[in-house]
Amino acid sequence: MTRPFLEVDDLCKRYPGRDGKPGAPVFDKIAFSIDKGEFVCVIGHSGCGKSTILNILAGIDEPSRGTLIMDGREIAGPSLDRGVVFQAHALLPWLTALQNVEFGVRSRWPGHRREQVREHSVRYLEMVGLGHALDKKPAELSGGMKQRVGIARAFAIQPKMLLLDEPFGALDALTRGTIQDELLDIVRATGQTVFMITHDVDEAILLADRIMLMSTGPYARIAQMVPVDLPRSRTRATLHHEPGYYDIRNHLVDFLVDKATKKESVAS
Ligand SMILES: Nc1ncnc2c1ncn2[C@@H]1O[C@H](COP(=O)(O)OP(=O)(O)OP(=O)(O)O)[C@@H](O)[C@H]1O
Repeated sequence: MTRPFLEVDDLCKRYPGRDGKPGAPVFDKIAFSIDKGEFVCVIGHSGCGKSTILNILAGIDEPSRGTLIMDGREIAGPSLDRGVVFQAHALLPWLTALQNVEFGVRSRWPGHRREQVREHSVRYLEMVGLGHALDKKPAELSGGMKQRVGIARAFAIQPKMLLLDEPFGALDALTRGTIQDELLDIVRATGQTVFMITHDVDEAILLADRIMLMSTGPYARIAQMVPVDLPRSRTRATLHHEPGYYDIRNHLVDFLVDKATKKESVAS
């Protein structure tokens, strides 16, 4: 039997309490797997530990207990195998859009010639519609454009897994929709494996193959894994016409307004 691409088992995180002793676990007994090429979204109330799980997957935080295996190897520290995009862009302000992407590409392939690095970086910036803004610095870009540069940089290093922490959270609805479409196009074209946090149920239904619902913390758990069995060809424009869309949407909203906070309803 082939093993899943990502396997997370028995994950627990405690932060120190006020007295310096370990506090109650934010989440406990978190176990899930992701197949190669799968898009998984995680939804749960504020504070249940979504970002902490993503940071542990990124290798920039450590679990208090548990194992994480990606592509047969234990996750231990950050790696260019995992590309991360946060809600607030993390671009280097003194570099242009192109130089920000080139920076990542050079780290990934130190042996590449200058021209190769440039061509590769330009291609990814063009994919997110920024071919015209290569030489602009972050301060000259809108919020949506900055997030696009971050997405281009993450995709350009061709990571084995992409980790997205509410990447569109700070954007207006129109820009958000456009970038969702761009992300969907690139993910479909590249078969990228993605783990993404969102608070937006429609965004999750549009993008995800499965949606991981978390109960509230402390002691947050994975309450349900909801498969999104709608055609992968779905788009923002067609989503609400898909049979089954409202069933999934109602299920997610009911969970968030009710079950997420009820410990006894949470499956182990
Ligand atoms: N460095 C830290 N030290 C102590 N507690 C922390 C630390 N980082 C996070 N926490 C706590 O862990 C819990 C989970 O935080 P986390 O940011 O992972 O939640 P989240 O589900 O991503 O929330 P949100 O949806 O609001 O972003 C919160 O109660 C938070 O206060």
